[in-house]
Amino acid sequence: MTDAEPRGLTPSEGGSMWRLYAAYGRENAGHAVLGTAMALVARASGLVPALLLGLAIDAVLLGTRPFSLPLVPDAWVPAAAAGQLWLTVGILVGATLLGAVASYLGSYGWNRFAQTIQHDLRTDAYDHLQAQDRAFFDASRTGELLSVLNNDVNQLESFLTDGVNSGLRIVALVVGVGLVMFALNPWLALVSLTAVPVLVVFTGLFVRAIQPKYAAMRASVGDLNARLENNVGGIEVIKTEGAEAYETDRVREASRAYYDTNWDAIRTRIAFFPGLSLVSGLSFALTFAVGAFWVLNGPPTPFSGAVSAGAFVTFMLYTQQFVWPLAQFGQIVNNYQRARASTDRVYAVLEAEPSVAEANDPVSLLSVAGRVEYDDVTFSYDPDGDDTPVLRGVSFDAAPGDTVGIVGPTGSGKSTLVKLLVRLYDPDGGAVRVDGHDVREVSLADLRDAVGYVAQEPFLFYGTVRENIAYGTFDADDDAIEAAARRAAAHEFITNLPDGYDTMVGERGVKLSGGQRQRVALARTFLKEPDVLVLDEATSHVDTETEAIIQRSLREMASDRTTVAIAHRLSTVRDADTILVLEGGRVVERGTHEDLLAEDGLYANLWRVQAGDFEALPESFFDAAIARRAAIEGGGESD
Ligand SMILES: Nc1ncnc2c1ncn2[C@@H]1O[C@H](COP(=O)(O)OP(=O)(O)OP(=O)(O)O)[C@@H](O)[C@H]1O
Repeated sequence: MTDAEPRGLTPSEGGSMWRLYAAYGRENAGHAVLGTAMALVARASGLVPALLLGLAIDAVLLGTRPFSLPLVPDAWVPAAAAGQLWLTVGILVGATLLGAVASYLGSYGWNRFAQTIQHDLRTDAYDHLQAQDRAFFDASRTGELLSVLNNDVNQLESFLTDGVNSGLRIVALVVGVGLVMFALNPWLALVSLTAVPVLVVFTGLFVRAIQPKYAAMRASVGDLNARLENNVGGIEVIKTEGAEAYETDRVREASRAYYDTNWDAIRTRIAFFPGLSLVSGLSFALTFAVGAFWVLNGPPTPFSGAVSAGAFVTFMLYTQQFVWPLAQFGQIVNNYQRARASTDRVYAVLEAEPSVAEANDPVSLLSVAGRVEYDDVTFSYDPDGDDTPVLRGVSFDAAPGDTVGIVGPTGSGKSTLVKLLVRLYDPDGGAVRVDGHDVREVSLADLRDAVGYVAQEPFLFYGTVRENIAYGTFDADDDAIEAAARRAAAHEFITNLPDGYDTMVGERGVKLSGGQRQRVALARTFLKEPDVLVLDEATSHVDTETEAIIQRSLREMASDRTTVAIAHRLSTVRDADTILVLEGGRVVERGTHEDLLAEDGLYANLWRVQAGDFEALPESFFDAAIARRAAIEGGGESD
């Protein structure tokens, strides 16, 4: 990526796979046990044909040794060759049937194990993500977070389904087949096993090479997703700015970065598997050469003893069963490395500690009087940076039922101020209190229940208008929803929608105009009837006439509860008990509308601007406004 991106997720380092199994595997152990047991049964029944074949060749066809089966009393074995053949066929069919059923149950167990863990992990990661503070989301890219919740969790599927299962199968093979081979002929077994140390070293080298490549690949998937998500969200700007070619280039670049990291990993991977097959194949050929020589010419030095043709066939079949699956070990290692890169990213979300969190012993707000105090509040979005804080020593006190108007130039910190009241952020210095309790000590659920917050750009969920109004007050009945909509001057436009209150409003409410969205959000707040009302330019998108209707409802609502209202249109807060004028993060003037006009400072000048009385504005007002703009755009101080 060429452009400066906000910091992404820092993957958790090491050990996350073990933690994943410890945290999620234990609960799902039943399925894993079923999967393992059945996989072992399937594997064991897979060993039967080779053993029987060798025996049948030697005992029935060549007659060089007696027909004797392990675990079966000799008395049960028919004496006649025909009977022995039928027994062989019967056991072969029985073993195949058992193998099929066991294989089904083995897959069932392991797939259930993998799917359940993925589901639990996805849900937990989402739950954890949701608990993060606003600053976490400010610093993260939506597309990257989605990529963790979806792609990274899904990446775990193949290892969770097959990793441990195949690992156990290989251990069972190495031990089981190895033991049988050693029992048949320890020297020839040693020849077959020469491949094992070579495979181990080769795989170790692969792991070291592939791990950072998979981590880079997962990161580039996150980047690509972030870019795509951003572009789909901003499609209107792309079109109106004619930026399609520019964006196609940027997506190409992000896709190319993914291509490159993926290709880098693929090159290592595709070299690894043929390498493994080569080692296994050479070992098979070596065993064949030594074994065939042995059958034909007797034991080569330094070996001793005889090898029959039947024993040689059994041996070669086992060698094949032993050596080829050992090469599959590489696949497990490969899947493990992929899964690990993804798990590290999922754990980065699970490990993130929100700085805005529930207090250890939170205070319950049972009945809220509504006193709101800001006590010498200082706040910075980047407390470790050297930028001037966004809020500096802000203090005010609103008695229960008071209305506080907040006005000031753009960027002066008005929205930030009210976000501290609902704990989207916590102050760096000073305290925000509701009814005398520091909001950091109050139960988050109680605080958010008590405070109704209408944001500057309300967000509507994909769903019906009714669901959007009832969001947060989920059990509201239709009459209450309609009454709230009427108070927000929304009922008429809603009934004119194709399905009235049941009309689906699109993702992010795009089917509604800005003013309609604001009214739905206001209806949500009217329905909630909060103890403290916070309005961040809640009527900025509606026309003056509609605003008058809403303001009447808001005034009625504000009459018996504390209200903090931000307004650019000063007329909406002229009746407030106190108006705070913010400039550069400080309260520079405070008082009633009349007090502030009499003071003839910033507020009085802003009032003149809105009255269109430009002639009466002093030159110093324009100088200060220009300086403020320069400061905001230059990121410096405004005073
Ligand atoms: N999430 C954020 N991360 C970093 N800086 C931010 C963030 N939100 C706001 N700011 C900065 O904080 C300052 C105050 O922003 P804020 O939104 O509080 O101002 P405002 O007075 O409400 O402005 P407006 O009237 O334009 O809505 C601005 O300089 C803005 O760039």
